[in-house]
Amino acid sequence: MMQFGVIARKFSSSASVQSAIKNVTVIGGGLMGSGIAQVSAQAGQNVTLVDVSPDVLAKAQKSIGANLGRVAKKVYKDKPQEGEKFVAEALGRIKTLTDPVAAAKSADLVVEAIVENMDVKHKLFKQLDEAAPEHTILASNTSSLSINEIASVVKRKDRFGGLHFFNPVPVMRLLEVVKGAETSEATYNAMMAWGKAVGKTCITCKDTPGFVVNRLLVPYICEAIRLYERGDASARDIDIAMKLGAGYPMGPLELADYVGLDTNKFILDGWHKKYPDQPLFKPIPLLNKLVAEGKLGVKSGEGFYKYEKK
Ligand SMILES: C[C@H](O)CC(=O)SCCNC(=O)CCNC(=O)[C@H](O)C(C)(C)COP(=O)(O)OP(=O)(O)OC[C@H]1O[C@@H](n2cnc3c(N)ncnc32)[C@H](O)[C@@H]1OP(=O)(O)O
Ligand SMILES: NC(=O)c1ccc[n+]([C@@H]2O[C@H](COP(=O)([O-])OP(=O)(O)OC[C@H]3O[C@@H](n4cnc5c(N)ncnc54)[C@H](O)[C@@H]3O)[C@@H](O)[C@H]2O)c1
Repeated sequence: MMQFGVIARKFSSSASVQSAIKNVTVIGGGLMGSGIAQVSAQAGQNVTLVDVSPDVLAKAQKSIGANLGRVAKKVYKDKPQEGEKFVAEALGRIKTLTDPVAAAKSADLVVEAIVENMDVKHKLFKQLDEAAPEHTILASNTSSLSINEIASVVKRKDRFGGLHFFNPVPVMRLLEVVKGAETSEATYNAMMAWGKAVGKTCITCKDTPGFVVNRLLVPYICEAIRLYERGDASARDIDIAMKLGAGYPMGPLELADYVGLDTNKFILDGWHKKYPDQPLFKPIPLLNKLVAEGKLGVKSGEGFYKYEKK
């Protein structure tokens, strides 16, 4: 286990930091949920991964296995058998279920990573609040919705907060830990300790739209889409410009495809509804068109670019 510590900064897999939370339920087995399940299992947590779709769960298990394999190849470069053991043990700590109520019953922490829609999140959290044990902390990985508004439907407002991970979860080192108006100090401390235990560098943020990263990143991505929509530059040139001219690892349109154009649209629509006078949050016809056509980016095989379907 100690070997992990050495590369924890890179692979988010430090098992050396202690957390009282040992059993984590992750709801939503998509892009984010599968990554959160992976880093939790890598850190020695017992993980229950939940999705409404058994197909999504099967796909998540496959991609987690492949990504753990990437980690093992590097950590156990000269010890392939130990690498195989590491992958098998981490995978063995993840069980899958389609019923969130059953999954909440044994959880110390539930991290929700389902669709970015307030009504759907409310319905889920009401069920979780009723089913989970008294001590269980409920948290949302929302990109842009208000933690206080999500928490409005639960009784345990003191044991509710935001845990905002970044995509790809196993690689991105940041975790934004969001305090709602009624999040207790004990809950906040437990979330910070858990974030560190799963190998992340945690920052604290108030329940403000987009927290830190998305408040800066989403308007930037949207401005790039508008630039492209106006025909000011090609998609390729916009992306090259920001990679070579500003040092970003991905250009903004590549990043929009990577995050998911539906997620980008959910974020923008939500903020526009709340702040209709803010020009940065105005709807973008091109984004709406792509989403209506099912062009959601990497996950659907096409967005601003075309991708091989996984
Ligand atoms: C909207 C939301 O609310 C918030 C968000 O999430 S906003 C989005 C935040 N994310 C970003 O900004 C991502 C920006 N992009 C990047 O940082 C990089 O392009 C990237 C890390 C995604 C890929 O990097 P790149 O060098 O092109 O690809 P690749 O070589 O495949 O991967 C880099 C390393 O990560 C590893 N890796 C990539 N994905 C992995 C995964 N899922 N699991 C484990 N390891 C992984 C690779 O093995 C590789 O390791 P190495 O350098 O030791 O060989
Ligand atoms: N995509 C990103 O880069 C990113 C980054 C940080 C945070 N987020 C946030 O994380 C959440 C998930 O985003 P994603 O990109 O992983 O989405 P995704 O579409 O890849 O996955 C969402 C999954 O949730 C499942 N689901 C929907 N309703 C459910 C329910 N009631 N119970 C169980 N499963 C349900 C879906 O079947 C789907 O597999 C959103 O709130 C999003 O804003 C996304």
